[in-house]
Amino acid sequence: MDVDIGNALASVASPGISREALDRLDERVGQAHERIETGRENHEHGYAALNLPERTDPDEIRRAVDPVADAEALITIGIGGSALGAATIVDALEGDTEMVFLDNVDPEWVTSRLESVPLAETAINVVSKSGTTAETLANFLVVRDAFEAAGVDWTERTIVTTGEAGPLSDLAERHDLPKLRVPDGVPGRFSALSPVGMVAAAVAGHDLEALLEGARTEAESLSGSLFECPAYAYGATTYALDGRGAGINAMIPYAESLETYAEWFAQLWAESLGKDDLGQTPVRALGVTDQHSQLQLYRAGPRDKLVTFVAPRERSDRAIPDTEVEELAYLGDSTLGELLEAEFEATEASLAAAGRPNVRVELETVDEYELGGLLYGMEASCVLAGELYSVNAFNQPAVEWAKNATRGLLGGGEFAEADAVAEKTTLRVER
Ligand SMILES: O=P(O)(O)OC[C@H]1O[C@H](O)[C@H](O)[C@@H](O)[C@@H]1O
Repeated sequence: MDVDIGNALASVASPGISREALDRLDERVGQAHERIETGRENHEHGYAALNLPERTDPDEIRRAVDPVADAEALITIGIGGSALGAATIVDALEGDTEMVFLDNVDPEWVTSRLESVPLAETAINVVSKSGTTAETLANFLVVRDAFEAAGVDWTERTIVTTGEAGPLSDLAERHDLPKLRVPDGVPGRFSALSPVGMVAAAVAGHDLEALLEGARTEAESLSGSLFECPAYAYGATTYALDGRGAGINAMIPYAESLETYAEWFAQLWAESLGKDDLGQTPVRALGVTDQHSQLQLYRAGPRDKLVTFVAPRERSDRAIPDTEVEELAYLGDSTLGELLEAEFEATEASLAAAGRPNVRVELETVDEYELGGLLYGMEASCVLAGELYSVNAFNQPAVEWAKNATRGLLGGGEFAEADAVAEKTTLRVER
């Protein structure tokens, strides 16, 4: 990925960062880079994720999915980091396999998703690093039951990706299911370039080597200066802008195929950096669609936002047909791609003209190689930002509270957090 931070400079935007402040920040980037490299060399928790391009074995993944390689559909059961990386990859790339992601336990939705695929031709991909996440395990039990009710042997069609030990690992062994490991030291939201994110891509027949190669190229660009490393330029700029008042980061890909990527980014940014009363709030949007719903706020609302555009330079295109309507004649000389490109450039310029900070992240095109680079680049940006904020980017203690309360409410053990649910303060206003 390439990054253009020009529109985040103080000479363009407010909030913005001056060139002098950027130079000073670059010294801290150099120190953070050394810390990150040490973490990578020692395979420390979290930092180890940046070694995945070298560690992930595409052959192992393909061997595990081989029994279901001909499946018409794949149901991936996982949540958060165990779903969004895989969903980002398969949603971004063209594939023939129908993809269903069960990352919610809304019963009506789960039922309708299950009814949307031919179970006898469908494979199951269960993903949970801990092997204990209630939503994932509950959905798996529901899916298993649906397969049994339809007379389909789910044990012939299920792949499991999980940590070394835990209930899911035990279950895989009991039923002799193909099992892949969530690599050690890799938090879920940093695991897209491991079996966690790549099983679905393998079933869809995507080029796993190219995904890893793109990530490797990005890894090679990590260096001690933000001016030489797109990932660090992005991480340092977002950190600096947050410190100057842009506490919101609106991620706007200009490609429908990257809509899910914005969801993945939101988890990466929110869970990694939202600590100690710090962190930038990620917002998901899509170009051009959300120009017509959110742009007003971004250009004229509070000066608390950084807008991040992600745009491919190349895409397959479609001509806009000529028309007899005179006012629309100008469209007939263009393509949909040119229209989208013009809207992107216009939106970027409109924000800059209003002094609103924005960053452009460019990809050559949306393919495996570029996607691998984007995922890796954003992970590295996030790790760098974690260093600059001095927070642990690799844990999510605040999420555990509600998990414990939920278990307590369902009778899954004694959890003090569950008591707080009954102690809720109410001020009801009724019809
Ligand atoms: O992979 P799992 O252990 O099932 O965890 C799935 C997800 O659930 C959690 O609540 C965490 O907040 C996420 O970081 C994680 O990715």
